[in-house]
Amino acid sequence: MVNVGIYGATGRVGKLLIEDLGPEETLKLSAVYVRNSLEASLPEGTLVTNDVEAFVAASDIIIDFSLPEAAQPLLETLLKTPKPLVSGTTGLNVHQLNLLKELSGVAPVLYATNMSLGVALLNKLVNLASKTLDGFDIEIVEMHHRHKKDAPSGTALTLAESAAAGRELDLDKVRVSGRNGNIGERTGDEIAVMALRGGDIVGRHTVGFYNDGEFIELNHTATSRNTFSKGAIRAAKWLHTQPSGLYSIADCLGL
Ligand SMILES: NC(=O)C1=CN([C@@H]2O[C@H](COP(=O)(O)OP(=O)(O)OC[C@H]3O[C@@H](n4cnc5c(N)ncnc54)[C@H](OP(=O)(O)O)[C@@H]3O)[C@@H](O)[C@H]2O)C=CC1
Ligand SMILES: O=C(O)C1=N[C@H](C(=O)O)C[C@H](O)C1
Repeated sequence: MVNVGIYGATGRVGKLLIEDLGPEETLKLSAVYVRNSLEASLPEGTLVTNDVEAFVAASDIIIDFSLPEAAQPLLETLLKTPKPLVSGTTGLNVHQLNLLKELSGVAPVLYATNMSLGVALLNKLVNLASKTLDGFDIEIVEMHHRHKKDAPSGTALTLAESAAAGRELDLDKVRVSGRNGNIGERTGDEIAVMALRGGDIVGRHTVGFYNDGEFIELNHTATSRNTFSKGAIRAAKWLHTQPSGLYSIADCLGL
């Protein structure tokens, strides 16, 4: 049995991870990091703690769906006590991403801004479309529930990276994430990433390629948040047998 620790256990995804781990035959929930309180039924013997070191010590592998300010102390602790990590937390800053990379030097780390199979394939399709549809304008729109804190979504930024890579562009130089006022005509290379927020939308991403006379739009819609929790569990089952390194969800799925 592989002991799994859930970080962000009180969150929307964290609670589903607890439920979805239940029927797993090779993984067992061993620890949850909880700042205040958690209303959930847990397997007997599960450690419930707000001590990150004790949480890490009780886990063979950790799944993190929290927030950037929470992920940082977890990463700092893991650098002292390396353990495999599946992280789905988005909005990480450069420093936090560097901590993740540093950890991957001493433990297997899978970082994915979206744990779904559909988005893993969408990234491949976007890269191909970006290469093939030379001269088409690329615009990305993401829609999420009203509670989401980071924008644009991690998935939209990863899709933009896939599109930029298809044209050998540096995303930091070509990304536009808002338009307002007399901004002039659209430039050829820009890749727009726009965020909409409302209601209970689980997650919807559209990557459009627009030209004179035709356009194509590639869309993925997550209709259930369990897509992410189940995807992260699939990733954990795969990751715990891998050597140290930084992996993507595409590596796990063999795409
Ligand atoms: N990669 C993927 O497939 C997906 C990624 N995500 C990402 O996962 C993350 C979580 O999403 P979601 O579950 O909706 O978010 P929630 O806001 O529902 O949950 C956030 C969790 O983080 C905890 N947390 C917040 N601040 C701290 C802190 N300072 N220290 C310790 N714990 C803290 C919260 O605990 P508390 O209750 O104590 O506040 C809670 O458990 C987000 O970054 C989201 O973008 C979401 C869906 C899919
Ligand atoms: O916060 C969410 O809900 C989601 N966040 C991820 C992101 O930022 O891309 C993935 C998913 O779309 C849901």
